[in-house]
Amino acid sequence: MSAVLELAEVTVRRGEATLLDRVSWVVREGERWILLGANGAGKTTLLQIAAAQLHPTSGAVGLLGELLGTVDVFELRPRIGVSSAAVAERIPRNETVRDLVLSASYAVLGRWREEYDDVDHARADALLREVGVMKLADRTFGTLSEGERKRVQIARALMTDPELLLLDEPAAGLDLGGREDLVSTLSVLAYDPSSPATVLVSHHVEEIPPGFTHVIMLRDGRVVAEGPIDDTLSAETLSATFGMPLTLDHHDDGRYAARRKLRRG
Ligand SMILES: Nc1ncnc2c1ncn2[C@@H]1O[C@H](COP(=O)(O)OP(=O)(O)OP(=O)(O)O)[C@@H](O)[C@H]1O
Repeated sequence: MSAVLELAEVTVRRGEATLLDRVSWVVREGERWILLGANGAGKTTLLQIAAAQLHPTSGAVGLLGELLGTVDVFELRPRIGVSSAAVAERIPRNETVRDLVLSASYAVLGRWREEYDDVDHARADALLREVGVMKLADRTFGTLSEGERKRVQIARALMTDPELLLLDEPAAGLDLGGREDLVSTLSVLAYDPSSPATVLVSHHVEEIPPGFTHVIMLRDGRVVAEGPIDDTLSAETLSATFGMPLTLDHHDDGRYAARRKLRRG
């Protein structure tokens, strides 16, 4: 499988602060990655690099077969689907859900289109169905619950048929039911072979959808561990990532759970 994203010794500095420290990472077609780390570990910074929104201070970034810095990022960005709080803030509250998903393709084409083709409508409806919000198609974005908004954002990010899908904390702010529903939806996407290579940022192993294949774990801008999830995610690597002794359970249904290790005696 060819590489969709390739970082070699990527460092990002802002003044005295080192946000990312010599990060090397390869994401290939068909892979579904979890990017795990505590608050301030550098996850959003790493995702911004993957989205061609940030250039590293040093190191090299290969993205969709191009070398960042030698290519027009405005040509690269439409090939990357992003769902994040920053993107959500720019979504107009008074637009209908169907129009929001449809207009993702319009924004990418960068030209005025008052009419969409039947194929665009069919794709938007298929995506709304896939993420479980077809019944909300005629509602305005502003009237949706937080969980419903997250699903619509994912459908919108997928509308342009991206080669890389980046999801920054999609479960943040959801209640238990909302989180569980979203994890199921992301698991369906993960198992769908037509889904793009995906990177999902999270603080919580409980949010890892079954079907995700790889994990990269960050602490203070450095990679603690990275690789296939079954070989990489362990109580040891998780404890090192979050800086406290943790236990990790891997359940039969593919879900994970972690908690602080209690001292005995
Ligand atoms: N312009 C800047 N100057 C100095 N430090 C910065 C700057 N931007 C971000 N940082 C710091 O870099 C670190 C990494 O930030 P980043 O947003 O990537 O972390 P994160 O893992 O996404 O955190 P969270 O889980 O809280 O969203 C943080 O400590 C942040 O305060």
